Amino acid sequence: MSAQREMKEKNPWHTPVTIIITVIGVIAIVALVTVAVVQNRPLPQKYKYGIVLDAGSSHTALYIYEWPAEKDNNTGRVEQKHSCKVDGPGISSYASAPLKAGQSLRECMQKAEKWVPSKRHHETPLYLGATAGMRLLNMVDSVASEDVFQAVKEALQKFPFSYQGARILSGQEEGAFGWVTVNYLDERLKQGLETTGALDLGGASTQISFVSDNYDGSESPNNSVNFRLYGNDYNLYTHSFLCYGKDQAHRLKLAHQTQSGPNAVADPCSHPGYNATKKYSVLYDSPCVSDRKPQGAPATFHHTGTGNLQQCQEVVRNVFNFTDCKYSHCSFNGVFQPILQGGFGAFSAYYFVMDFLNLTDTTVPLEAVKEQLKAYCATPWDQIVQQHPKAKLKYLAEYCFSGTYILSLLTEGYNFTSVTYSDIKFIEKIKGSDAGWTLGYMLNLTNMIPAEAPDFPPLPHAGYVSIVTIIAVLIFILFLFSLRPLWPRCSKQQQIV
Ligand SMILES: O=P(O)(O)OP(=O)(O)OP(=O)(O)OC[C@H]1O[C@@H](n2cnc3c(O)ncnc32)[C@H](O)[C@@H]1O
Repeated sequence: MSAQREMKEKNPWHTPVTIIITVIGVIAIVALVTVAVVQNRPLPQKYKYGIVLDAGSSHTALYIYEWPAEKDNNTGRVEQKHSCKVDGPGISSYASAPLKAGQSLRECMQKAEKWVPSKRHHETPLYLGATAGMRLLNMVDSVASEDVFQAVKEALQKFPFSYQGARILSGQEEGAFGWVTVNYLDERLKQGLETTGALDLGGASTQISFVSDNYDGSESPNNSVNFRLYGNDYNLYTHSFLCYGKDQAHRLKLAHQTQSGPNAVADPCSHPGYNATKKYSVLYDSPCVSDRKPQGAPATFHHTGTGNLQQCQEVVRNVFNFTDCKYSHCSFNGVFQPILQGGFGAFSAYYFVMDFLNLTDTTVPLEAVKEQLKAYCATPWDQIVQQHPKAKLKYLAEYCFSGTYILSLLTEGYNFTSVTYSDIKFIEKIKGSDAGWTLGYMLNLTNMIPAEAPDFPPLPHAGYVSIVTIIAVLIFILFLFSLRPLWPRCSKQQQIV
């Protein structure tokens, strides 16, 4: 008993000083970890919003984008949260009743008011960009185009958002921002990866945009757009073909078929059994074809179908001019195009049409794709209508033409071969956001893509807390080791003592 007491007395480990030091050490570690946890606890996420209206030739669509509030200076990901398709035609169709153009936007804008939290309304930028439909209207009647914009501006300014203006995008902007969208969503820009080209088929215009090692902008500088994004320089080739969107190309083709002013057209791009009476005045009511209206044509013509792919391809080929090229390489209509390079994302009508036709798989050989389209075009019209009771008749009547036009535009127009055809991906959305120019446009106007690469992001919260805990524990262990001389020695010798 007395030997035990003696050992206790000789053992400094059990002295009050050691106990106090140990307790203080433990408290210090707990305090350090608590501060790290509390100080870096993720706050409830706050978001910011941006709204872009795509006023296209065929319709207007509203997109709402969202991104984390504290990260709008470059590291946060901007995502599409909502979209709304405006009822009715594109705003250019309201040239004779401009007020209706403004009114048509009201329903989607009211939805936007609900979707964006009200405390964010005033700081949410609202943009409207108009594309080829308004470009064409502006060409034929700039006063009517101004009136439509005035009505649209007045309608949009009634909403509580931060209205940033409505304007016509140039074809070059439309192409370039489509390319930015695709590469931003794929995170190719941030990671400095090889970029993907963008193919956009609208109703009235079509765009091709890509980066090529063979293009530095010196040949045909009008097709060049330079960007510095996340520390990388991009020399983008882009071209927009006005009148080569799906609807206007259909007019170009019909104008070619009716150049002699017949009262009946047997169309190989329409299904056998298809039959409609069409007005010359409506067909030629577009600056893309108005100067070709045949003199002395009757008021109407009968449009019937024969459903022959090969003949359809020949008719479609007539909408392109392949003869003049003053550059090293051309696509069509004497437009310069560098050699194709890399992968391509094809969206808008490229996707709508190829998806309907079940032809989005580009690993299927081009010849097999054509065989499938051939069979589709040859299917009688009544069978087509029966098989697709929910499809819009206007679209249904044109899928054979549209599919043929897409293949012709890609292979004969842009020079994709049966080998490079598989470089194309038909896409609708990337990670939940629609492919199109709107996101790229907003990112650009809000300066959300920095020219230089952002600094390394700080550690995530969990990583930070783990590291602080590990370091604190290590320090404490070291501290205990530093007290080694004071450790109890329970050796035999001691026991003898
Ligand atoms: O860029 P612009 O030329 O101004 O045209 P847009 O903005 O109106 O063009 P969209 O991409 O919205 O649509 C492209 C075309 O696809 C058509 N379209 C939309 N949905 C479709 C579907 O489900 N099937 C077939 N065509 C469709 C639409 O009518 C247009 O002619």
